[in-house]
Amino acid sequence: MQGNSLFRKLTAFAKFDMKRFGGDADLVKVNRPKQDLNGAAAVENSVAQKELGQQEKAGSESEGKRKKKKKQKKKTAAQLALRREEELNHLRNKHHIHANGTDVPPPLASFQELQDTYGVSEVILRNVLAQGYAEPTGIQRQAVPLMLQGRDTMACAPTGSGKTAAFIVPVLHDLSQLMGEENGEENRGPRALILVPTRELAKQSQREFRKLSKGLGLKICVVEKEQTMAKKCQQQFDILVTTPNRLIYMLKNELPLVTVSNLRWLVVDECDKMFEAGKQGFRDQLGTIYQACSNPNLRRALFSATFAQDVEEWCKLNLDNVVQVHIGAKNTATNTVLQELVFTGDEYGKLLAFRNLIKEGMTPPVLVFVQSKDRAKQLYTELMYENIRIDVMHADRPQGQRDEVVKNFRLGLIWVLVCTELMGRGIDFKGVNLVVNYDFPTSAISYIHRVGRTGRAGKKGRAVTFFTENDKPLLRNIAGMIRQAGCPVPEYMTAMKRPGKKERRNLAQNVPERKSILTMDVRDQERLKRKRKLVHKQSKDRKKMKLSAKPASQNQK
Ligand SMILES: Nc1ncnc2c1ncn2[C@@H]1O[C@H](COP(=O)(O)OP(=O)(O)OP(=O)(O)O)[C@@H](O)[C@H]1O
Repeated sequence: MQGNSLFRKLTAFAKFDMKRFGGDADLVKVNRPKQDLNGAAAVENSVAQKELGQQEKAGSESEGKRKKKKKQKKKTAAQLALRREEELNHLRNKHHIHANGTDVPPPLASFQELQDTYGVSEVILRNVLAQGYAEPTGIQRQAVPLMLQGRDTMACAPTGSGKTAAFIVPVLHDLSQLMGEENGEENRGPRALILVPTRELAKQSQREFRKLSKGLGLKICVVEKEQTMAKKCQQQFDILVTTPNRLIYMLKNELPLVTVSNLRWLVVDECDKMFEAGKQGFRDQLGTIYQACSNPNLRRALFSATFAQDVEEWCKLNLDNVVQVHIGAKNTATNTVLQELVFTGDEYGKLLAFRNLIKEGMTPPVLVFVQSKDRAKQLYTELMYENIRIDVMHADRPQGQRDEVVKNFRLGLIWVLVCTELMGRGIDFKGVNLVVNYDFPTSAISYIHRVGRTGRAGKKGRAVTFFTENDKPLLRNIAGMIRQAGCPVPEYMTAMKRPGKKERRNLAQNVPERKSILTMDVRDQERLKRKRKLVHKQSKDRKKMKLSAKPASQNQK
């Protein structure tokens, strides 16, 4: 019975054709299923079939579920990726970030990501937050991750939008990671070189580096005076901030004062200025420096608020898989500044208009731009006796005096600073309320940078630009820019004839001739000059006398 039932079970699903093989069945004594007995066999048969059917069904069901789950998983991963992409696009759109290049990393959503995603040290993050920077600016969101990944970067973002910190943070991260490895290496030279167009900007960048590198132990050097260069360069430092001229001097010294062959980073700030050829630019110097930076692993980053076409092309050709980032529309004045144009008729009209501004009660600090050193001196002389704290800044002033003026303007001791293009780029005076373009800028690029000394870091500012009949050739350009920034300009200005490329280049390179600002007659001016010289000499003599009157021991101190 047992054998039978076992057989039945084993053969339960084998279809045995009794009609066809009945004889064989009788031979091996296989019981023909009887209807009564057969009932059980049939039931068993059908139960077994059912069981198997269920098992099969269960099997195919679980397979289906697995497939469904897999599909769902796939779908959720795709959905998540899509959602992430949407979020990133939203972030890019919100901050007007445009990036061209391959494998562009996602923009930073917050400063915390520096640590969470890129392993930037707590010290750097703390220093950034200690500056009161709650959120990264647009350029910081995109340029920082790029540079943290060691990518060559070309970054264009409006004036006052935090480009300095955007290159400082990744450079500090990279160099701080190296520090442990390089202890004791002699004369390896700096690891990062920051090139800027002016001494003032070099000192400002050094200050920013110092603030953000507190606690890291990195040494940042600015080379100013030729006399102290050799001494300074004997010391080991990590970051060198300098103008191209100073660096060339150091490189061409009989015994080169600095080695740039081990650099890991070359950052060119205000890079369109650096690429300018001729007297005002540094194109040749930049070429020499570029050749001297021979480390094959050198990373390059170029920053500015304005980019010329040829610089962009150079970057594409010469940088390694470069990513170009720009924030908002290219080459536009910042929209945080209320901009206006004032027709003054002639030169004397400008003086009247400026005195009017004083009378209306302008809120200091105020920057006043003129086109040359001579005109800066003239305007300063003319306004010296007004009841305002005024000073002047131009390249003819000795370095010590220039530093003093910058310091006093920052401290609020000077209310109105008359200056040349020297202060037009990069300088970050906090809270400048008003920029006056006393002399019309010689190019739209110059306008963007001058006006950008106010309305920084999202604050509001005001810019007034005087113009005379002589300034009409460039008026249309500047008026267009003002309109683009959302400020009203009369219709006729934007409808004026546009100067040709050649004329524009000519205007940018040669400042127009203007009548002297001084209202005194020539004899009075000479008398004033002589008087000033005399006063200056007397004060020098007094200082000398004081020094020689001191006991020798005190002098030695
Ligand atoms: N994330 C931030 N949040 C708030 N303020 C910031 C942030 N980053 C930088 N700043 C501040 O913004 C101001 C302008 O920064 P910075 O000088 O770097 O501007 P910039 O883009 O280099 O301008 P320019 O083109 O004129 O050189 C500085 O005072 C700086 O301290």
